[in-house]
Amino acid sequence: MLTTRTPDGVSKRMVIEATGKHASAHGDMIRHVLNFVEAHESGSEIGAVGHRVVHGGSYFEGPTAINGEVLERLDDLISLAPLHQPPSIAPMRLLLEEKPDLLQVACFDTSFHHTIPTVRTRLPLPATLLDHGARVYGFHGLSYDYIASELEARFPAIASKRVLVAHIGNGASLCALMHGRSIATTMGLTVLDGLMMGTRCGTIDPGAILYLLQQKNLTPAEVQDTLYYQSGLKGVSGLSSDMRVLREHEADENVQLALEMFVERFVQQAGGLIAQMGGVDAIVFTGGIGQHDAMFRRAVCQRLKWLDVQLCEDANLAGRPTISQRSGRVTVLVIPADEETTIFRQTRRIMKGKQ
Ligand SMILES: Nc1ncnc2c1ncn2[C@@H]1O[C@H](COP(=O)(O)OP(=O)(O)O)[C@@H](O)[C@H]1O
Ligand SMILES: CC(=O)OP(=O)(O)O
Ligand SMILES: [Mg+2]
Repeated sequence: MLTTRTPDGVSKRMVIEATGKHASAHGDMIRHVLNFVEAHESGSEIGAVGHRVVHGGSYFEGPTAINGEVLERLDDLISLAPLHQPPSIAPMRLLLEEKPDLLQVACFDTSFHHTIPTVRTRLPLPATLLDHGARVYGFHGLSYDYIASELEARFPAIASKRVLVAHIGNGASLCALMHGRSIATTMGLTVLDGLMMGTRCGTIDPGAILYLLQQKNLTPAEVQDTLYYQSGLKGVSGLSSDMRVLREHEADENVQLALEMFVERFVQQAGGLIAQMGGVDAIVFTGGIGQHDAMFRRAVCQRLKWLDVQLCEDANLAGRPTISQRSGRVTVLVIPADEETTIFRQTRRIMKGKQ
């Protein structure tokens, strides 16, 4: 996210998203974008660059201006977010070297969950093994923060109630919101925990990891690759992690099983979070699958009928903002994910603090 300042003082935002495993490509990409902005936005200057950072660990509870020391701390967290951390650190480091005076802000997915009580964040392992801030953190916080702000702006009667938010994209998690604050979530120390995802396993018996190491003789690096890249929808279907592709092959029995497991695990973990809230008043779907895949929403809502979730089929198929019937007790909403708005707001806050 680049925040550019025009000569008349207006802040503009430009969103850059890159995907892929190779951190160096992300560094190159940001260099190209900066050159482009400087060449084409004459008269305006880049005020700040806001970055999504998945893991802030115990070091960072809120948006933080980046310097060399901050980058070293983020390096420390790579093993806890090997899929996400390197591609976000690479452009920061490159920019810090090439434009040391440019304000860069790290905006963390973990920050939003610092309101979760210790009884849910402590890992049930011996205290002697829990140094370096090993605990449950929770992720997708930039998305949940945006959803909480949208609820307040557009659905104020719901914003203060018990809301289950489902961010279902390549990564997928649930967040229990009470009064707009996170009180529980399904991801943990890492983004592997919780729901079954595109290529990640989600919650599994820890004994399965020992099985991979001891019976299948996988190295720790191979286990990591299996859990992050080869499991979930992709692993079970044997075909793809992409929901659109799976929908085209629903006749395949492995695809069918993968899709059923995706719903099954959602229902199981949604039940846990709803119990932790003591009930639920609204459910919000967001993320690539949550906001686009009507079949997924329908399957989940059917399984949650016992809560008096009543889906309006037409509204669901049309992807309207409200997809529940008025007669049901639980309001069901679809709100497109917009992590960039949270990054923009947080970056602007740090920018203003520095002025
Ligand atoms: N129109 C659609 N119908 C069903 N699934 C979709 C649609 N558009 C995107 N998706 C799915 O959304 C997922 C990607 O979600 P997204 O939130 O973009 O991921 P990321 O976690 O990388 O940000 C993929 O599984 C993709 O197939
Ligand atoms: C936190 C996380 O899993 O992010 P993404 O869904 O973008 O992979
Ligand atoms: Mg996303």
